Amino acid sequence: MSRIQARFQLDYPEFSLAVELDLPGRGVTALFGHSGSGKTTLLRLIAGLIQVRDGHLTVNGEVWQEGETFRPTHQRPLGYVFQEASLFPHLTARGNLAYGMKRVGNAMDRQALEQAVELLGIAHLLDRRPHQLSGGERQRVAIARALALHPKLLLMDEPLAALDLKRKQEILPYLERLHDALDIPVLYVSHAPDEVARLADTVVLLEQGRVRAQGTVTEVFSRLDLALAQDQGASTLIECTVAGHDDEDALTRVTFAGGHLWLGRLQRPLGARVRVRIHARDVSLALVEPTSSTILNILPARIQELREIEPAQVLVKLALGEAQDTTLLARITRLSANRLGLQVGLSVFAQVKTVALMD
Ligand SMILES: Nc1ncnc2c1ncn2[C@@H]1O[C@H](COP(=O)(O)OP(=O)(O)OP(=O)(O)O)[C@@H](O)[C@H]1O
Repeated sequence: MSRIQARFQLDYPEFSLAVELDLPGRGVTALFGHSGSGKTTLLRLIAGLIQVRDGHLTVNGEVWQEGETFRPTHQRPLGYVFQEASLFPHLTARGNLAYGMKRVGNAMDRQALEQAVELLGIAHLLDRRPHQLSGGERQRVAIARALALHPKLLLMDEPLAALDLKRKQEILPYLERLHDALDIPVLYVSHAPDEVARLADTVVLLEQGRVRAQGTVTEVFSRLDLALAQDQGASTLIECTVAGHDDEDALTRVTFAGGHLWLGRLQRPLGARVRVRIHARDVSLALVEPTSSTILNILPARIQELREIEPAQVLVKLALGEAQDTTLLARITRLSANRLGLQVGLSVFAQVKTVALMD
């Protein structure tokens, strides 16, 4: 079965972790949570760098830990990328890649290496030493080195955390390419909602060593009971398909289950899948359809849930379209919610001020 199933329990003097996970065997799963929530500890348990009794781990049908069985780290086909690229300073990028490979010359590995070099766009950097590379380029070499081992699981522990914003922006497109090109699962540790929104398919939200929520990125981001939705930057992610371009007005129309949205002109072909992000604070509500508004995106919606949050604001979870299986969050003032008499089940019109492309 193509899943990752894990169960671990661990007790440190001042921290305990108890998790049970059942994750897709493909795509990117973000292990997300505050500092100290146990993300790295969980990754190290999965890598076999920490051993606990009675743990359980299967990766796409292979048992890595169960009862007396415990595969040590070097017998687990995994790639591990750390915050700081730990490259050997005296070796070129090529040397570092070769050093990482245990069975150089094996046709499979050579193919994996070539694919990794191509995916990370580092062919022109192979003869440079680490000090001749930027932080982002070093990290790309480190990711390629992990992939060249032809792993069955890729673990990434905050691979962007040590980079400044500019370098982060530079490396994100490569991580997105990985997301599309790899058919192995990736576990990606992060405490940055933006990164998770952009890269993850599945999210495991950790709090104090426990799984607080687990689900698709769209589900977890739109749960009103979680801090993510209550944050100032709260947003909804919607998977869309490019449906048309209007070159005269420099706009692109994308469709989703139950509706469509207009965005600034995208350089994407018709039929391309795109993920868009709508900030809850950019959505306002009206009881009747606004006919004279400058806002392009006005969506009929039904109120599913309301939650009051500080300071005197209300989070509104909306269901869009006939089937109501697309969710949208709005963050409005309590005063407006009261004035409009908002309640669960009410039909409204959501005006969306800005729609941003996530990839
Ligand atoms: N070997 C250890 N012995 C005792 N406590 C530990 C050990 N390793 C980690 N801890 C504690 O476990 C908790 C979780 O640490 P962990 O590194 O997994 O968190 P994290 O979510 O990855 O945090 P960050 O985002 O800051 O990296 C922390 O409180 C940490 O102090």
